[in-house]
Amino acid sequence: MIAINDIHKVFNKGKANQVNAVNGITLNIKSEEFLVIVGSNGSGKTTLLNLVAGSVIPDKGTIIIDDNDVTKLADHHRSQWIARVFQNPISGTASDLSILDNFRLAAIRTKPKGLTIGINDQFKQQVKEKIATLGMGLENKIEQSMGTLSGGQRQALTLLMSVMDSCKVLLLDEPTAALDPRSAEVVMRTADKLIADFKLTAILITHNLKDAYNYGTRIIQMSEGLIINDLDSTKKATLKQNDLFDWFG
Ligand SMILES: Nc1ncnc2c1ncn2[C@@H]1O[C@H](COP(=O)(O)OP(=O)(O)OP(=O)(O)O)[C@@H](O)[C@H]1O
Repeated sequence: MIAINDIHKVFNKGKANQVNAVNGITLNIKSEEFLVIVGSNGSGKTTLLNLVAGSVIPDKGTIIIDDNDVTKLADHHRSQWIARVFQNPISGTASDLSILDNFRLAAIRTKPKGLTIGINDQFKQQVKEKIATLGMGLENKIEQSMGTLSGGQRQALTLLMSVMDSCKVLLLDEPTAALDPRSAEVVMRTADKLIADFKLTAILITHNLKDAYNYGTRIIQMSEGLIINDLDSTKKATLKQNDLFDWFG
C-alpha cells in the first residue's frame, strides 16, 4: 500500500545547523495496517509523516502509494489517497461555522463515502446518522458552531470528516496531545473504530506509550532518523507494556 524506499531528508544542508532528520528509511506498510510510530523528540517521526503526506519532499528515495509514485507530488495532489489529523483540534475545522456546515464544506471538497449532498433535509439526516455512530450525542447539536465544542468532541468530528472522503490512508500526528485523558481516550477509540470500519491504512505518531501498546497492528521506534525497532502484529501481540517503556531506557 505504502512503499517507502531509502528515503532521506536533510534540513539546512551544508550549514552549521544541518539536521539529518530522516536518514535512509525503507518501510513497507500493508493495506489496512495500523502502524504506530514512537520515538524521542527530534527522532524524525513528524518528518517521516510529512514525507508521506507530501508537505516535505525528500532529498533522496521514493514513496509509492497504491502503485503510484508520489515522491515529487505536493500534498494537495495526494489528498485523493491521504487524510490527515493534527494535534490541534482547531486546525481541522472552521470554528464559526456549524457542525452541519463543516460537514457540508467537507462534502463539497471531496465526495464523502455514504454522503450525497442532495436536498438539504436528506443531507442533514445523513450527517446526523454518521455523527450518531460516534456515540457522543453530537447528532443533536449539528446547528451549534464548531467553536463551542470541546477539543475532544471537535477532534472526533474532524476524524469522521477526514475518513468519510475517498481516502485510503489516515495520518494521525499526536491527535490526542492537546486533550485531557478522558477525551483522549474517546478520540483514540473513535480513530480505531473508524480505521477498522473504513478499512483504512493508518499511521499514528504518539508519545503515549499506553496508546502505542493498546492500538495498532504494528509498532516502530525511531531514533536519529532511523527505525531501530519494528514489531509486526504477531510480535506486537507478545509485547508487554513494560517492554515499551524499556525501549526508552
Ligand atoms: N522545517 C524544518 N527545518 C529545520 N529543521 C527541521 C524542520 N523540521 C524538522 N526539523 C528538525 O528535524 C529533526 C526531526 O524533527 P521531527 O519533527 O521530525 O521529530 P519528531 O520525532 O517528530 O519530534 P517530536 O517528538 O518532538 O515531535 C529535529 O531535529 C527538528 O528540529
